[in-house]
Amino acid sequence: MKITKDLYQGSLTLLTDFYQLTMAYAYWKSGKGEQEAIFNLFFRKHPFQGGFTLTAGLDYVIDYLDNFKFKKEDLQYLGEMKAKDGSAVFEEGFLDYLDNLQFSCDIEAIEEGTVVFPNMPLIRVKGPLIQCQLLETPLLNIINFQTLIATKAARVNLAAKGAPVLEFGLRRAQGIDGALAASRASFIGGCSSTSNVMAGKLFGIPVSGTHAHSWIMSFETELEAFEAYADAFPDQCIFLVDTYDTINGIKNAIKVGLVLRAKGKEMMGIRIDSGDLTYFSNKARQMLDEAGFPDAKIVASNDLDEHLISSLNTQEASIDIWGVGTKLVTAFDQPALGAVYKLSAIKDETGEWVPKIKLSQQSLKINIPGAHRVRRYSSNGKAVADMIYLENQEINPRGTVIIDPSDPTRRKRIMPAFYQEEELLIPIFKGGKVIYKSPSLLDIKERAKCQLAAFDSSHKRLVNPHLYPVGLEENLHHLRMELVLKAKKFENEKDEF
Ligand SMILES: Nc1ncnc2c1ncn2[C@@H]1O[C@H](COP(=O)(O)OP(=O)(O)OP(=O)(O)O)[C@@H](O)[C@H]1O
Ligand SMILES: O=P(O)(O)OC[C@H]1O[C@H](OP(=O)(O)OP(=O)(O)O)[C@H](O)[C@@H]1O
Ligand SMILES: O=C(O)c1cccnc1
Repeated sequence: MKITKDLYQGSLTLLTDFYQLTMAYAYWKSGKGEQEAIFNLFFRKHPFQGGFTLTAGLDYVIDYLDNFKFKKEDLQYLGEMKAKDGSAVFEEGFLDYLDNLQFSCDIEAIEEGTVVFPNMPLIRVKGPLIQCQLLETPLLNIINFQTLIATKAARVNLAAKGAPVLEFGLRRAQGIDGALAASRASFIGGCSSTSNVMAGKLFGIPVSGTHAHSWIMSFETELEAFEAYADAFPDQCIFLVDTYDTINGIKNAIKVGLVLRAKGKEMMGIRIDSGDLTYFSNKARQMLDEAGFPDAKIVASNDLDEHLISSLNTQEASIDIWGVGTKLVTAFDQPALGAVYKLSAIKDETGEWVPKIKLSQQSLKINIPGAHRVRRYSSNGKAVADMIYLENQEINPRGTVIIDPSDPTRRKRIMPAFYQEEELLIPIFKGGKVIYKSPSLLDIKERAKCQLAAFDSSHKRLVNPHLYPVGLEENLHHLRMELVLKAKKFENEKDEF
């Protein structure tokens, strides 16, 4: 099969929307290609009607950018593209330009496994317009998906209240890369293991699993199937008990468990994959306890998500381990995070940075102009508020006001001097060279856990979460308002004309 070879070991530089290349060409032709710009990648609304988002995907971005180079085959393909009149879409000179293009941007980003909020830059790209522009699509592709799944996984794991969640998504994930990236992001979001063996090999995620109904069905009786499985894996038996009759299945598991015990082995537990999971798990717990297996674990699966897990916990189901597939890796109730990538400043001929704004009918969609950064204020390890501010702005330690970018009536006065502060944007590339050492996946997972713990449970609840304060520092707010009014005035004058 060529897919994996071509997709992952070849060049990914053409993994972009065609319009990025046509714009790059037009920038080049108009002589604007090297003009310096700042772009920010951010989202406007938490997924799943939630109160937080957990970042993931930066390591993929680093790998992508570190290998950013148009290969001869890429340029040949572009060179063969024809316009309607039969002429080449891209001039030779432009293809030569791409051939010689060396990635030279400065990249800052919020580390993977960080709790983030709408409007803050997750990635900030500074560099020549052409390069900034070409990065829009791949960066969004990577960050949107992994951040979405890491957030879903965090929600599922919060609902599981510390009980292990096994990720079972591969069979219904969105293709090969979707599955691999989802396993990685699910692990960051708190899952204990994956059933995806390749994700185990590539990322070092622990691999685990039970067995399927087909195993049982291939034998005359369920008991024979359990016995044969116990024979093959005496130390790792989790028996799937619901192929025919769940109560009888539990009895058969106990029978085989007793045989194993006589041989000095312990069955690990059972899995229930259908029916009323509260009823059957409670019944199973009672039967296992009475038979002398209080340590045998009960695994539940069957179209689970954070809401069902939460409901089953409220019903006091006796479930020790959750197997979650489809609804996690496909982000079933919200299949995309809507992060966008917008230009926020450009350098003019005099070398001055000019902040830029894009108007929208919806105030939520008006971007945040200028070269800005994000700072998190915390008190005793608990996050208090996040501030987006202009990078050259002095912040008064005795007091500043942050203003909600989507509702200027929501304001919060903060006294920076009373809090610990953390800059969330970290330098990743300087002049096109990586200057950041990626943490291990385990460290990223640990960071995610600590980050989530730093936020009050009111922001993490599934239903109507409380809004965490994130705002524009007042000077940035004023700059944004000023630019909006100026742009609107300009629009109106044009209309009158
Ligand atoms: N106690 C419960 N409370 C709420 N939802 C439950 C409970 N028990 C099971 N469910 C969920 O109800 C849904 C339907 O499960 P059920 O086993 O009845 O049908 P099914 O999935 O069609 O069964 P099968 O897997 O045998 O085809 C599943 O998503 C399951 O996780
Ligand atoms: O339900 P998910 O969260 O996606 O978890 C993975 C599911 O995959 C397996 O089912 P299978 O493919 O055999 O289908 P079925 O059990 O739904 O018939 C397993 O038994 C789980 O039910
Ligand atoms: O190991 C399991 O039990 C498993 C793996 C994938 C999908 N469903 C279940």
